[in-house]
Amino acid sequence: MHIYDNYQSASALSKETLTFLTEHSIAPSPINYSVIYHYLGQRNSELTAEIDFQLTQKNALDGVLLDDLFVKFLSNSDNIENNLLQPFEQTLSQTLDKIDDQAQSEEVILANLAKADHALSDDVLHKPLKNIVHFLIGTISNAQKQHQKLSDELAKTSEEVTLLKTKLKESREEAVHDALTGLLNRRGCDDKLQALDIKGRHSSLVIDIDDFKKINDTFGHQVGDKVIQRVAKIIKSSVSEADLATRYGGEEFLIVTPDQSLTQARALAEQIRLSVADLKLIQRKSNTFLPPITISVGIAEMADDNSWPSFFQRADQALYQAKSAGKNCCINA
Ligand SMILES: Nc1nc2c(ncn2[C@@H]2O[C@H](COP(=O)(O)OP(=O)(O)OP(=O)(O)O)[C@@H](O)[C@H]2O)c(=O)[nH]1
Repeated sequence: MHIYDNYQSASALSKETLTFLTEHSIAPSPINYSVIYHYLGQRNSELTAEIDFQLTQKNALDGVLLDDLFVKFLSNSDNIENNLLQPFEQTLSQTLDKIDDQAQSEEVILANLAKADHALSDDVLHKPLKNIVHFLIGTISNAQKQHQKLSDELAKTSEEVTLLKTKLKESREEAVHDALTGLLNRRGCDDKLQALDIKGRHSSLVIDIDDFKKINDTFGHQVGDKVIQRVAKIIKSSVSEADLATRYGGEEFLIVTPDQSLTQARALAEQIRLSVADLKLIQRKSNTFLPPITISVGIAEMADDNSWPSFFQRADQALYQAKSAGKNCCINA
């Protein structure tokens, strides 16, 4: 969705939005601003209809209603940063710059008026002029205070926008990462796959922890979770930045190694397998060692006619063979 067409129209719409908010005594928070920005720009007919209805029925808008409308129509996180926060931040910074310019010219005027006041004697003839100068000094000083107040409020709003951007970034990260291990989740993996050229020479590894049910049954689910975390840690430290390391299911992981041959992927699989087999884990509660943890790995290299699912399916079939071959081993598709 296009929120603005060019700098001038966006700028005009921003000014209109701030004026509207002031006229309706609504705080210029990012959420209120963005709802009204959409309303005045007529970007969403349902949103426009709801606000028009409120205005004609009650002749009033409040923050709670605007919050609701924001959630209902605008809180699509993909749009928020690019289409709302950035233009809002730009407008804020331009407004702050203008207030700064204004403050500087007020300083100059005040200095000139002070000079004029000084130059005028206490002579009765100068009194009317002196009164005018004093009146102007008072008026401009008041305006200066008001501008300072507005500038402080806008600076606070600007901090709020920065906080909102951080939270958005965090929630985007959360949405594509697995909470237990910090690896990519399926959605994160799918997102990253879209950026890869499917025609490239990629390899994939499907990794599954062996006899994991037994670990859960013997030591409990929490210990099972710890084992998943330790295996994930080994995976994370073994892959490169370019690799897509994903927790694909409960105790199953998928690694996609872009631009890597089957031989290279096999070497990575063996390295991970040996590191996992070397793990020495103790259950603190009972002070007993867990039996050795092992993994099985299926590896495939992208074939010409493969789609992503068929590519992973081939690695998955190789994993199945590794399980049938006695586990704790790697098998190529
Ligand atoms: N602790 C823990 N267990 C999980 C999680 N997700 C799945 N599981 C358990 O993982 C176990 C997987 O068991 P199976 O699919 O039978 O596999 P397995 O015991 O590893 O057997 P093989 O694959 O043949 O080696 C099940 O008992 C699930 O309940 C999780 O997030 N945490």
